[in-house]
Amino acid sequence: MTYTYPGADEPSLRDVSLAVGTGELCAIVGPNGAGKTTLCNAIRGFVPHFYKGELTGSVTVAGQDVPTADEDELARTIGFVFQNPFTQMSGITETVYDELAFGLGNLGVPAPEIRDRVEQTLERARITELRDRPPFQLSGGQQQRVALASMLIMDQPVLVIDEPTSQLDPASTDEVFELIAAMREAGRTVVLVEHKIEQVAEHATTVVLMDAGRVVRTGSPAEVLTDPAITDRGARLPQAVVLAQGLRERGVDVPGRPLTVAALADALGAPGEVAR
Ligand SMILES: Nc1ncnc2c1ncn2[C@@H]1O[C@H](COP(=O)(O)OP(=O)(O)OP(=O)(O)O)[C@@H](O)[C@H]1O
Repeated sequence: MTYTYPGADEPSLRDVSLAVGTGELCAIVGPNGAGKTTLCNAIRGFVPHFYKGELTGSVTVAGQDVPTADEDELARTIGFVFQNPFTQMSGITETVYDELAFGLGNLGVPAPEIRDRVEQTLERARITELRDRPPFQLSGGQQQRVALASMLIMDQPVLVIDEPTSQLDPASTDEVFELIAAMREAGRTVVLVEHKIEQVAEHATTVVLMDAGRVVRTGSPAEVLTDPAITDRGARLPQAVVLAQGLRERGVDVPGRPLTVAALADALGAPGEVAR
């Protein structure tokens, strides 16, 4: 598909051709302005339902033709977390608890079920301590977690998540990735924009590299993230890949294509304690 925003001179997505299988965790990486958010918008249907503009080609999610699909139907199929969690909040609830209950209430889910699902989700997203706080008085990182939880609770099979960890510290980033990995293991399909390449290397099943509106590489993390040429496209290589490269240049035999420092240590036959 190709897509041009209203009034723009050039398309923001050009001849994008991409298939994401059920149950995959597909990470979209690439430099600023590459079109990652626009691609998320096209999958979720905000392009062209909300942004209008000109779209040619097709976008299909779970059998639905996104550009012509009913918006309520799309919302039931695809969960979405925006890049800025502030825009995700309903703006009318007074506590995190009510914010999580809000979407289910709109769907007419019975009150006892809402209570159960809110409790479970607070726990799974590790935000139980925020339950009585007003959503707009939370820090950016806390809002990001609430936004993620508000999506989780809706139980859609397809999740589109745009930079969920941009405002999080390393420990919270790891927690969010564990949560996303758990969603995928539970059978959901996840499309994720993420700049943090170490986490992408560890958790993604597919990596899509975008540059200037085009998909320039697609493959497994081992195929895409070990190729030094991706740095010419504004992507970074994982630490372990750079280390392995440096070791090979110094004559050390590094077998395989380790993507994490632990995998690199394993590949080098380091004892267990060192690998950890
Ligand atoms: N609403 C809009 N109207 C017109 N042009 C837009 C709009 N939103 C984005 N663009 C343009 O589309 C291109 C792709 O932007 P997009 O936000 O999709 O990139 P991105 O890869 O997500 O960038 P970042 O990593 O900075 O979030 C950019 O040239 C941007 O200026």
